[in-house]
Amino acid sequence: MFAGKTTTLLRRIQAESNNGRIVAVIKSSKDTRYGLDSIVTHDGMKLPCWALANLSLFRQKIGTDAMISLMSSASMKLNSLKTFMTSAVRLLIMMAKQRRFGSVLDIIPIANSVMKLMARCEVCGKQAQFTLRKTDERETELIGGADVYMPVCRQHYVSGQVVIETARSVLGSQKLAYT
Ligand SMILES: Nc1ncnc2c1ncn2[C@@H]1O[C@H](COP(=O)(O)OP(=O)(O)O)[C@@H](O)[C@H]1O
Ligand SMILES: Cc1cn([C@H]2C[C@H](O)[C@@H](COP(=O)(O)O)O2)c(=O)[nH]c1=O
Repeated sequence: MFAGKTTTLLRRIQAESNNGRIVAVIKSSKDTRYGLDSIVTHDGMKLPCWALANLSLFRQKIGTDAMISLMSSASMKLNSLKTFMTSAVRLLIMMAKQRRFGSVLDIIPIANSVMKLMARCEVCGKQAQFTLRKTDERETELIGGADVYMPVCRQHYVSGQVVIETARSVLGSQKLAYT
């Protein structure tokens, strides 16, 4: 998170539009962090988009004919939405628990190119490979921004986890003492 994925994607969309291409911008409707119908970076750059509950609704929304022309206008010999989507897609590859995020990595082998972006560690300013979840929620999917997550380097991911685990056990034992 905070690595510049949305910023990079917005620049790419702008460049494609400037070259006369039709660009359909979509995001998950679960992501309501900075607005419903726009894709927004953490520092406020934004573009209007369709917010869809799942990818299959894209075909429905745009219509199969329009989609075929969209594909051919991009000079792509494509026969599936999945392949089409690899042309520009921003993905969070890893969750806060340092494991792959769902099945997103499956798209990498069929992508034309892959760019791995990294944020700055909020503790020391070095490259941040990881995201630390600051809150106590444990579910894999938890929509949020700087209120919930912070980018950190390897060293501060490890020390941050220790601090979080210690705080959890101290708070847990205090809770027990008061019940
Ligand atoms: N720790 C950080 N490291 C890098 N960028 C940060 C950090 N905290 C806030 N930002 C801001 O976030 C912007 C990147 O946001 P965005 O493109 O939305 O990232 P992503 O889509 O990867 O989450 C940067 O340009 C910067 O202004
Ligand atoms: C690490 C992590 C993140 N998420 C969520 C939090 C955000 O809503 C998105 C990432 O968006 P961004 O544009 O890259 O900032 O994913 C999550 O659900 N679980 C996690 O472990």
